[in-house]
Formats: sequence, C-alpha cells, structure tokens
Amino acid sequence: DIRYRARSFLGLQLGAAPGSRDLVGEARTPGSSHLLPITAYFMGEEAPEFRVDRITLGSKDCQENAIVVGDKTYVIGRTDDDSKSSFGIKILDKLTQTWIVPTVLGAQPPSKSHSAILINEEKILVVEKGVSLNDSIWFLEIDTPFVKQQRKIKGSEVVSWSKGVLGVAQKPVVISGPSGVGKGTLIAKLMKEYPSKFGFSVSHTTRSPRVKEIDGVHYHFAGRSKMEQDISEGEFLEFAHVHGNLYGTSIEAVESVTDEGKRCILDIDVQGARSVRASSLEAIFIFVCPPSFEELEKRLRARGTETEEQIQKRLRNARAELDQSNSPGLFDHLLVNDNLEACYENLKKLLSLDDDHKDSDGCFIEDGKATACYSIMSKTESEVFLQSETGEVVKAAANLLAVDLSSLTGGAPGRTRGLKIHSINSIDNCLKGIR
Ligand SMILES: Nc1ncnc2c1ncn2[C@@H]1O[C@H](COP(=O)(O)OP(=O)(O)OP(=O)(O)O)[C@@H](O)[C@H]1O
Ligand SMILES: Nc1nc2c(ncn2[C@@H]2O[C@H](COP(=O)(O)O)[C@@H](O)[C@H]2O)c(=O)[nH]1
Repeated sequence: DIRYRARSFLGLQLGAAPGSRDLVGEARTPGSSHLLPITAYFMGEEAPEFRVDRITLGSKDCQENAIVVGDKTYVIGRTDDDSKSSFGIKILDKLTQTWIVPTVLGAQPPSKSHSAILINEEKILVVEKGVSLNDSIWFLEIDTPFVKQQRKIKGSEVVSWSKGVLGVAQKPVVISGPSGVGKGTLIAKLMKEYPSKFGFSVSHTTRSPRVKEIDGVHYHFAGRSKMEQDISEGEFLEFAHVHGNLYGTSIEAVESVTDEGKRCILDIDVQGARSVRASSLEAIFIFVCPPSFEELEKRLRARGTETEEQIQKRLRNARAELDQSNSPGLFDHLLVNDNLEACYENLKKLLSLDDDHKDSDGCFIEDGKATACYSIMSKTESEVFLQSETGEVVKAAANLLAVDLSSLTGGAPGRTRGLKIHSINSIDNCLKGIR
C-alpha cells in the first residue's frame, strides 16, 4: 500500500490537516508514479526556510529524506554545487521551532541518490544507489555514544557518518596499566608471534620521540595545536593528558588495522580505556599489574628512558592507575606481569578464549562489488528490506535483500561492522516480515 509505505519511509502521518504538528512534502514511492500530497506544516505554519516540499523517495532524482525522531526531524538532502554534489543535513527542532545545521563528522557517502529510514533512536540507515553493494550501506549516527560525546565537546549539534561494513571483525583489545609494567613488551611479543593476526593502533602523542622510536610506527609524533585541532574535528576515538603530554587514538589508527582484517591492539592509559568503554567500539579491556610497586619502579628506572623528574611523575600516576584498575565495569581481565613468559602465556590464553567472532561470517551476498541500485522498501524490528530498482517486486523476488540489524556491532566511529545481508528467496517471506 503506497500510503503505508510512504508513511513508514518518512515516519510521517499522511493527510494531516494544516495546523497539526506534521512535516510535509511530496512523496513518490519506488516504481510508482503516484504523487502523495504531503505538505509540511509546523505549529500551524509551514516550516520556514528549509521547507521539505519536494521529497521524491526512491526515484533517480531523490534529493531529500525527512526522518522524524522524537522532537527532531532530520532532513538529509543532496546539494549539487558546481560539478560536485554533497550531502546537506538540517535538523528541525519542533520544540524551539528552529532549523539547526549540525556539524557533520566522518567521511560522507558518495552522495548519489539515496533512500533512508530510522533504525533506532541512535542511527538512520541510508542506502546509496548506483554504487557497489559494499559501498551502499551507510549510517547517519544521530545519538550514538560517540555523537553524544562530540556534542558535549563542541557544545553544539553533531551528527556523524558511519559506513556499513560487511562481516564481523574480532573485538579490539585495549591494554592498560601503569608506565613500566610491561605493556609494550607484551604487545611486541604478540605482534612478533602473530604478525598477520594482530595489528597495533599507532597513537598520536605530543611527547618527544625516544631513541629508536620511529614516527608512524611507535607513535605519530605530533604538535600540540595540530593534535588539538584534529581532536576538535572529531578525528579521535579517545585522548588524554598523560604524564604531562597529550596522547590519543585516532579513529583511523583503529580502522586501518581492522580494514586489514587484523585484530587491533590499543596500548592506552586508564583514562583512555574509560573513554573507549564509553564509545561505540566494542573491545576487550585488560589491565596489567606489576607484582609490586618496588618492582615497577625498578623496571621504569632500568628502562632508562625518563629523567628522574619524569620517573617520579609516572610513579605518582601509577598509584592512581592501580587504584582505578578495580573500577566496576571498566576492565574485563587483570593480568599480573611477574614472570614475563608466564604473563605472556596468560595473555594468549585470554585472547583465544574470546575467539567467538569469526572474520566475515554471515554475508550471503556473492558479489558485493557489482554496481547495485537498491532502495529501502520497509523494515521490521530486526531487518530492513531493500528492493532492486531494476526489478519488479512481485515477479523478481531475488531482487529483494534483507539487511540484518541484529548483527550490527560498534566499530570505531566511522564504520558500522557486522553487516549481514542476504537475498530473500520468496516474496512471501518478505511480506510476512513486513506484516
Ligand atoms: N615481566 C618482566 N620482568 C622484568 N622486566 C620486565 C618485565 N616486563 C617488562 N619488563 C621490562 O620493563 C621495562 C618496561 O617495560 P615496557 O616498556 O614494556 O613498559 P610499558 O608498560 O609499555 O611502559 P609505558 O607505559 O611507559 O610505555 C622494559 O625495560 C622491559 O624490558
Ligand atoms: N589515553 C591514551 N594513552 C596512551 C596512548 N598511547 C599511549 N598511551 C599511554 O601513555 C602512557 C605513556 O606512554 P609512553 O610511551 O610515553 O611511555 C602509557 O600508559 C600508555 O599506555 C593513547 O593513544 N591514548
């Protein structure tokens, strides 16, 4: 039913009289020439300035989608500007009756034509047409933990693009512990033994390189102002002031490892671990303890990389970090690094125990690289159905795809991993799902 489908696309109440709190537009349903009279009214008046009056959903000239989420309406539009086209996003706040132009974080979709649907209070699914299926699934994060965090930092409205990635990656491993406990030593052993399985998240830091440290390998050594600017532009998953310097994990540092099909290892302090815990990145958190405070001091001195003043600072901070290792819900595992070999064996055991996520399972689409032209047809609680624009719905059941929403896992901001897509064998299955 065209009206039903248009309503579920837009989240709008159709046929509402002027004066009601409804948004308005004109909707053309996929494969149909019907135009539905939807005129957007707001508090008795037409919405000002950015009026949504030409929504042509699912057709080639798709320009705008309006998605209602509580008191806000997100308008996702495509703007053609000289030779370049890009996404424009505006938010209508019903309470204040104002249009807000949010800061948009993350790499944006290719901005061809698209369809969109709200999948939960945190994310809008956007399906791009005329690109490969691998590149067609995007999420506009509107209220994920990452967006909430960025909103707080910027003090203004923020949304963030996140690309859907087929298949499930293994959870990254966050390793924390006081300076000198042996985190780097344990990670180096792991990377040496399993070079194709694990990849190191190369952090940024404002501290000076030590002898033998290589820029881009051990750290990205950065100037403070550039790093602060990149942080304010949302490029970092987490950052913290540690022992008098700024350290941070860029989103790219984690995603480049995961994109290589490797399990990402992060060596970060306790503040950083807390931030990652609060982010959308699902990870395993390990705290490494020294056998005693005296032994920690001995190792730090024996390493010979810090001045006496820096050693004292690191030891003071170590006490605070050790206190926080028991914070409820922060660390999943504690490892005591007394005998190095024994600790390393325990680390390996612990990591293989969590081997429940196999790489790239659950994707049933054979050719994700072929150019696809799908638009969103409908949604159930756990799946979104996509219809090929080149097929006729009733006859060509193979042209229907289901995106499994239950399988999504948080990647670092910028990617949503765990996408499973399968073709619908029978139109009946699909219709059953919709009903
Ligand atoms: N189990 C161990 N027994 C004795 N020495 C160790 C052990 N583990 C690591 N070390 C030594 O302790 C020193 C500190 O180790 P490492 O640099 O790996 O610590 P870290 O936790 O990574 O420190 P930071 O947080 O400052 O980077 C190194 O000289 C290392 O060789
Ligand atoms: N929050 C973050 N902490 C980090 C990051 N990279 C490293 N660290 C931590 O800093 C201290 C000191 O490291 P050092 O190399 O100067 O000895 C140590 O505890 C690391 O775990 C980061 O990106 N974010």
